Amino acid sequence: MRNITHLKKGAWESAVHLLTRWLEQRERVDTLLVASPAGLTSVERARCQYSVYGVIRHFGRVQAALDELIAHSPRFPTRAILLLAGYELIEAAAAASASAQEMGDLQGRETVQGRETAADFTGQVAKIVHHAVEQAKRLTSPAEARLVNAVVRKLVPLMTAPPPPKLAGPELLARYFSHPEWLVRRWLFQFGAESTRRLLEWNQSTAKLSFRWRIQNTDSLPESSTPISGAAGFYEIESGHWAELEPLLKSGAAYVQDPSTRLAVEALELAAGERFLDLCAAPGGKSLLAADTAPKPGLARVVALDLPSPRIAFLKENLATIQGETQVALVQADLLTEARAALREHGLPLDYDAVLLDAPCSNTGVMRRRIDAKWRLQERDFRKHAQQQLSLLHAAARFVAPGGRLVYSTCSIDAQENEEVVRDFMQSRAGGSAFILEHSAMSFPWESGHDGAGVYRLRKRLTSY
Ligand SMILES: C[S@@+](CC[C@H](N)C(=O)[O-])C[C@H]1O[C@@H](n2cnc3c(N)ncnc32)[C@H](O)[C@@H]1O
Repeated sequence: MRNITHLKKGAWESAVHLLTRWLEQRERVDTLLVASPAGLTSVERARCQYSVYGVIRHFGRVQAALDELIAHSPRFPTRAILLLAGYELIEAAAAASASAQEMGDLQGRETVQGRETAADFTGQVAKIVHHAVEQAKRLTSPAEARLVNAVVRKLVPLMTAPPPPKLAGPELLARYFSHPEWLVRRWLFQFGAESTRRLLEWNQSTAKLSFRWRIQNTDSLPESSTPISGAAGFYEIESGHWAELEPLLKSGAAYVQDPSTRLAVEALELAAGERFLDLCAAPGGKSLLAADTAPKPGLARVVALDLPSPRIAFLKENLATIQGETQVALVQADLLTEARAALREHGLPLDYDAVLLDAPCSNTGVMRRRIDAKWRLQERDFRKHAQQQLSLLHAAARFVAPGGRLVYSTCSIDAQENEEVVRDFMQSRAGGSAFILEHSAMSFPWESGHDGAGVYRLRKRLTSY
């Protein structure tokens, strides 16, 4: 059976601290993790972050159980302890089920190994309960520790229950797979029962770290990394191996990136010597991919534009790693209001062979990695995103040279932010008279095994009518 290594005191306590803060302030997880308490070893830090991610990923399910078990919501630190214990129980049950399956014994109890697995699981559960209660005694009041003792025991059957049946309704699916119910309903409507179930399972699985290897020599690839099949140059390593990758990211040899990003860059059909304008470019993942993979001797020019924000610093750092003769420029401007003036001010061209608009979106294609996005998203946001995306697409279209390509992409799998935006653009006077829709591609995680994405290539006519 896979072992659930218990968090050491430092890591567990730090996870409780960060989760308390998340419950209080609902900050974005990436900002929250920057606030990890000092003094942890890199292993403890990784374990703490893994647990915080796990709790937030499974927050809906554990919280719903706690709401049923406790009449009055306890103080945030006590809730954080209960959530952490609930998540550990879910993880223990998943590990036991995986071991049983590995042994080809789905019943799990009918062989010697099966009985060992079951005994191991019971031991794990007892450890989780005991550990949560001991930590509650240290970190909260005696009354709260008694509450933790009573509640965690009642959580055991709820957190270790098997998944809902195949044809379960949205309420049950939303609860078990920890997603907002309105989102599950939306997906059931758009994708049907089977694909929705696979998407929910995908989002609840722990993502490995995917990266792209940017240099020829592969001698210094991390030992634990494996190539991602069907995506040349892309590799993955188990989460928790950040330390191995970090120096390679700093040196520019590797870049954290999912293979789905290839769809947008491939759709650009870049040729050597072309001028490429990357709008909405920060932090620069697609600018780098375009520059690294353009046919030799490379692009003549890469211009990357984004709003002034802290993300610009990452974009600047990334653009500095582009090799070769390509002229690279960074422009800080709002595409909707000042991009033209800003390009002029920098002495840059106003028309390009290829323009990429990688628009801000709901992130519905990347919820496995952006684990808190589902808790921030509201159903009304889709309309707001679509309106902004359409305005950005109109603005981007103005920089395409006659005969050039405009690629619209999102990391959303929602029709309202993909095909409907492109349809509205093509039905507008400016879009339909000047562009032809040449190509589209969707990555649905349950089919592709990668992040979700939508990509559309529009070619500008030589003369508009
Ligand atoms: C999906 S991210 C882009 C990711 C990037 N293409 C990459 O591959 O690393 C969307 C970006 O759009 C930018 N953005 C949003 N509204 C904008 C606007 N009006 N003008 C310029 N950039 C904008 C955001 O700042 C954000 O960096």
